[in-house]
Amino acid sequence: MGIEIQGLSYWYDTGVCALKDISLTIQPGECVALLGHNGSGKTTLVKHFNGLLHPSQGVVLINGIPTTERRVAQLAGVVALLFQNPDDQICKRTVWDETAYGPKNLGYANERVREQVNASLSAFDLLTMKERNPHDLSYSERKRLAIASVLAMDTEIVVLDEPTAGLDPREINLLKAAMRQLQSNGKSVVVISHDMDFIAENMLRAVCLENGRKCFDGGVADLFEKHSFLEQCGLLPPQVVQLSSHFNLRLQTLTPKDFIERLVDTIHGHRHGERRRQTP
Ligand SMILES: Nc1ncnc2c1ncn2[C@@H]1O[C@H](COP(=O)(O)OP(=O)(O)OP(=O)(O)O)[C@@H](O)[C@H]1O
Repeated sequence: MGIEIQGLSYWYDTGVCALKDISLTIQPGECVALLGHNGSGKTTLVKHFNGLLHPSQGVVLINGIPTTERRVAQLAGVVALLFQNPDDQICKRTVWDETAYGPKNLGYANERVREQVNASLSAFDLLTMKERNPHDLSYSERKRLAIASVLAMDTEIVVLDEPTAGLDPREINLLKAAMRQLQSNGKSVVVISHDMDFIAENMLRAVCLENGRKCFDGGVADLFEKHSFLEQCGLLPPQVVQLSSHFNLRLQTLTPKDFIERLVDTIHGHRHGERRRQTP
């Protein structure tokens, strides 16, 4: 169950081979970062999850059923996909209608639509804008609206393509809270991002693509230790990892909070050691 990909290759009509022999399983409830250079095939891969693209070779199974055997409308009830650019997604005339569009299309009862829309808009601080036209909003407000609309669909699988792009730190914190909620509700979440600080704080597993091939599948902490491999994939480790390595501190931390705690422990440890050495 979840997402199972077996030997997936994909050629665009132009002849570009965007995915090469990818096999991958994402269990229900798992959160996975999908990383790689621009043009490495990340968006092409996730468009296979909701049937926007079908494999040229291989198979993509969602909850055990090949995507080729389901209509896009059926898959939309299981997999919700946030596009990189909110303007590729937004089509309604009010913030409320935009957020209600997905849940209504999925046939949810009015009460459930109202609850989902209310919860999603408040999570992204958009409730006071519910009557506004999305096209009058700022870019970051439209981005938050696009994310809120995807989450309002309450699907088992959520795919977010560059969710932090264009958001300020306060808005990223709203997204982090929403990610925690998704995780505690047992959703599978796939996040495409170049924001390694966000990945370090929110994801445990990472899959990297290079030229359409899978080149890494493992723990985020392991990935961030491979500095030259990351560089090869066009990525930099999170700032705390860079800082640790710059000072040659083997703190193995991924978040600022852990970094400070371990740094304080390390300094205390050193002081203890020195005091012991000084005591005859
Ligand atoms: N509609 C299309 N027609 C032809 N080629 C395409 C199309 N969309 C993407 N490609 C090509 O397929 C390859 C993979 O592109 P894709 O957008 O999946 O990569 P990506 O890793 O998501 O990149 P980015 O990080 O820039 O979004 C690239 O070579 C790209 O130019």
